[in-house]
Amino acid sequence: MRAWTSPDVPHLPVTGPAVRVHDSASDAAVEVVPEGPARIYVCGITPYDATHLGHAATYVAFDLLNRAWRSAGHEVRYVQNVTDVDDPLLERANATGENWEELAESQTQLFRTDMEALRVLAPDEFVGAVEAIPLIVPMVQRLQEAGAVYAVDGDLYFSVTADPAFGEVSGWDPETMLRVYPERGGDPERPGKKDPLDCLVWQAERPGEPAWDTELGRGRPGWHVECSAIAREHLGTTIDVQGGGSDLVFPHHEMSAAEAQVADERPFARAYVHAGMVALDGEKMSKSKGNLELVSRLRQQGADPMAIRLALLAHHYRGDWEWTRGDLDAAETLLASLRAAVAQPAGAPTDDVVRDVLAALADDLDAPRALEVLRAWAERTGAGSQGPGGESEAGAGDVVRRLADAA
Ligand SMILES: Nc1ncnc2c1ncn2[C@@H]1O[C@H](COS(=O)(=O)NC(=O)[C@@H](N)CS)[C@@H](O)[C@H]1O
Ligand SMILES: [Zn+2]
Repeated sequence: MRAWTSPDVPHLPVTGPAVRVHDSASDAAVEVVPEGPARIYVCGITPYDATHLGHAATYVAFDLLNRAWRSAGHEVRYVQNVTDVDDPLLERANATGENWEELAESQTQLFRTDMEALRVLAPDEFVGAVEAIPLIVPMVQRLQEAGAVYAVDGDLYFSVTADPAFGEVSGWDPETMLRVYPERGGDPERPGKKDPLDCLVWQAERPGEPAWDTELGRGRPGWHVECSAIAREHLGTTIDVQGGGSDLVFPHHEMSAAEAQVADERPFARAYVHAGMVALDGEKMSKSKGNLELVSRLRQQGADPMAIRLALLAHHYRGDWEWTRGDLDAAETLLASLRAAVAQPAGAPTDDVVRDVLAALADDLDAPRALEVLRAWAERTGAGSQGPGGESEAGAGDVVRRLADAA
C-alpha cells in the first residue's frame, strides 16, 4: 500500500546523543542501541474517524523517535500497518451504510494527507491487513506447527500459555487483563476456549462479512496476528521498538509479542513504547465516544498544520492530556515568534540551542523541553534585534529553521 511523501530531513551540523526511551515492559527508560538500521513498528490506524488528534499525537510522538535516531546517526527502518479489515471497521461501515472497502480507502487517504501536513516522516512499508493475508496465513500455520493454535467452531485461537513470557509487555495480572479484554475486542466468555485470554488468529466467514479463501479455511485474520506477521515479514525479529498508544499495551501488543515469540522463539521487541491518551471534553478521544477533534477539520478552519504539530509537541508524549482550543492558540503564538526570529538576518548564538534540543529529544523524546530551548533562543534573538555577537547572516536562522524542521 502506498505510504505518503516525507518532508526533507535537514542535515544537522552535529550528531545527537544516544536515544533513551521509556519501555513499558521494564517500566524504565532504556537506551535502544540498534544493530544496523533502527527497526521500528508503529501500529497504524483502523481507517475510520481519521485523523483525530489522539492518532496525530501518537504518530507525531513516534516521528520524534524516528528523527532523534536519525540525528544520533542511525538509519531507520519504519513499518506501519492499516487495519483495513476488522470488527470495528465493519461495524462502522454497516452503521453508516458505507461500503467497508471504500470507507477504508477514503479514510486511509485522508490519514496520508494529514500525516503529510503534519510533516510526519512516512514509513518505509505501509501495509494493509487485507494485502497482508498471504503472510498472516503462514504465520498462523507456524503457530499451528508449534501446537499453539486450536479451533473453536471453525475459528482459530492462539493459546497465550504457549509463550512463557506472556504478560511481560503489560506487566498486568490476569484479573486486570480479564477486566479490560472485553472492552478491547477480546471474548473471554466464549465457550470452548482453553483459556479466556486466548485470542483469535483466524475468524471463519460470518454471513454478510468479507472473507478470503485460504489454507486456514474461508475467513479473515485476527487483529493481533496482523501486526506480528507484518512486523516479522518486513523487519524480522527482534525489532528495536514496537510502538503505539497506551491503549494498545494490552491486549494488542501483549498478544502480538506472544505470537511472534512463539513463532520465532526469541523476543519480539527490545522496547515497547506507548504514547499517552489525548482527551476531549473530559474523556479519551475515541471513535466509540465520538468526542473527536480532527486534524482535517482544524485545517479546514484555517489552522496551520505546523501550529497543530507544535500544540501536540507542547505535551510530553507519554502523558495523558486534554485538548483545548487554548492549546492551538498558544502554539500559533509560539510558531509566529519562532518564524519571526528565524527570519532575522542574524540572531543569538545557536551552538547550545542545537545541543540542548537534541539532548532533550534523546531524553525520552522530551519535546516540551526542546520547545522551551527554541522559545528562549527566539526571545534572545527578538524580532528585529541586530544584537552584537549575532550569528553570521545565514547561521542562526538557518540552523534553527533546520532544528524546527527536525523537531
Ligand atoms: N485518544 C487517543 N490518544 C492518543 N492515541 C490514540 C488515541 N486513540 C487512539 N490512539 C492511538 O492511535 C493509533 C491508531 O488507533 S486506531 O485507529 O484505533 N487503530 C488501532 O489501534 C489499530 N489499527 C492498531 S494495529 C493507536 O496507536 C492508538 O493507540
Ligand atoms: Zn497493531
